[in-house]
Amino acid sequence: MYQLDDNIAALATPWGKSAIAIIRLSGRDSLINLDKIFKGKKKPSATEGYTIIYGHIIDPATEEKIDEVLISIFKAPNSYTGENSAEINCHGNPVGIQRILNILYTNGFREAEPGEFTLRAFINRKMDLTRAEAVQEIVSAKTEQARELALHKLEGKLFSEIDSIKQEILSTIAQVELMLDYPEEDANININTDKLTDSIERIKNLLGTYKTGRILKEGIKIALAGNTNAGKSSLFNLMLKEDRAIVSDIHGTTRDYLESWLSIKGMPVLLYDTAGIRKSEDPIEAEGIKRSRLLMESSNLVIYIVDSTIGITDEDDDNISSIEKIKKIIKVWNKTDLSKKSPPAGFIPLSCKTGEGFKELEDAIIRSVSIAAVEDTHTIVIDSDRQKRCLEESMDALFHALDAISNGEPLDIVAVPLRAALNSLGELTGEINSEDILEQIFCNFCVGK
Ligand SMILES: Nc1nc2c(c(=O)[nH]1)N(C=O)[C@@H](CNc1ccc(C(=O)N[C@@H](CCC(=O)O)C(=O)O)cc1)CN2
Ligand SMILES: Nc1nc2c(ncn2[C@@H]2O[C@H](COP(=O)(O)OP(=O)(O)OP(=O)(O)O)[C@@H](O)[C@H]2O)c(=O)[nH]1
Ligand SMILES: [Mg+2]
Repeated sequence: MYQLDDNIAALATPWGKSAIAIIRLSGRDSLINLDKIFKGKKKPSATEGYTIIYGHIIDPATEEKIDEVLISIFKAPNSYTGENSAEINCHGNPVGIQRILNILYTNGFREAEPGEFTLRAFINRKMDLTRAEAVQEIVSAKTEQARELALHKLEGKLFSEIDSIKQEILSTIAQVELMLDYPEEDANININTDKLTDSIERIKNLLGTYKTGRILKEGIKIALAGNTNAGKSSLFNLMLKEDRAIVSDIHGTTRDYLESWLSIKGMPVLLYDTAGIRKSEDPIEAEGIKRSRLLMESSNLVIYIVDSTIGITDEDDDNISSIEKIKKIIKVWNKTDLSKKSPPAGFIPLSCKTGEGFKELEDAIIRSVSIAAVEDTHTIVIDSDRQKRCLEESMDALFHALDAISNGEPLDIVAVPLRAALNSLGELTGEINSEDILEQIFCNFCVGK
């Protein structure tokens, strides 16, 4: 798949008009190749690393100046990828960027694959796999908490925890091997299993963060539903803290649904405001209601809003019971500022007008997805199926090893699952890897990362 001897190039900033754009280059011959298409006081290949040079990108076929640029020079092994690299800082015009890229592609560079710069950093031992995965997480994090967690992963928090568990397993293996060397002692019973049980405990703790990690990474979908005029659009605006949706006392105001990302205690939420559900003869409104139902079906959670000044209607009862069959639901008793009726059992009282009850609603949302709100971003969370699988495999192997020890199995038999446990952790950090796994991880990256 990836041809790692090639020299690669890609735009690292978004396509479109901007003040400055950055084209990233990497590869053994990247600086020499750059010499041919750059005119300035210094040649890129003859420039010291961590230096910026001024000049022009030229088309070597015609000597035409294409753009005025600054180029940052990095020399192997001191660069992001560990290879010779450069960054062309050009004017942020897509037409000009495309011309520079075309010149690069006809002068010794090829287009980088998604994530290929980071893959090269991994291959050149600039970072382990947990850090490489964190790079992409930082770029795509949807809330500040998710971004901070990823940043700590990039700093090596997950790697260090895995490494320290590996040390515990290694010291048990060393013990077993020492005994293998002195068979006359025949002291299987004397293997100290404290470190193994501690490793299992630590792996369990990491596995326990998977759900939270996933939700923080992917976010959840929440649909606001209820009768017309119940206050769905008002709640949408309240949750977004901005005046996005049209609110009016005319029934059937919202037709096309609205959606927006927001953060609830660090959890990324894709929130939908939908058309109020009622029997309608109007074909456009009826289509909106149909879409409301589809949205509810594809959401993780439905917040069902009832206008407390009206109370629960038969229609509400029907809607709630049909939603409850397929989805998690939170029921809200809205407009409490107007009505003094106390909320029916299971309803959260709320006033979109005064904001009273809003905190309780947020807590209920967090509870309903049963994750802990991440207040401390220094905790380590795992968030990929790959990480989960490696940890589960390692834990299973450790249980096997404990069984073998307590059954008095021979030492060479005990050593097998211990090594397997170690290998699974090695796979997690990338010491042991296969091309398939690497492809799976890096193909989800942006081009230029
Ligand atoms: N312009 C630019 N900004 C960027 C990046 C980049 O590649 N280019 N990064 C990319 O995502 C991030 C920064 N990450 C980087 C990580 C390591 C090295 C680097 O040169 N490492 C050398 C020297 C380290 C040192 O002096 O301690 C090395 O590891 O040998 C550069 C950038 C965010 N901002
Ligand atoms: N006093 C008071 N009025 C509210 C409250 N919530 C919503 N309203 C009012 O109720 C009316 C309907 O609110 P919307 O948010 O538009 O209701 P909706 O559920 O989106 O209605 P449709 O889009 O028609 O389905 C508006 O006049 C709001 O100002 C509340 O908590 N207190
Ligand atoms: Mg509305």
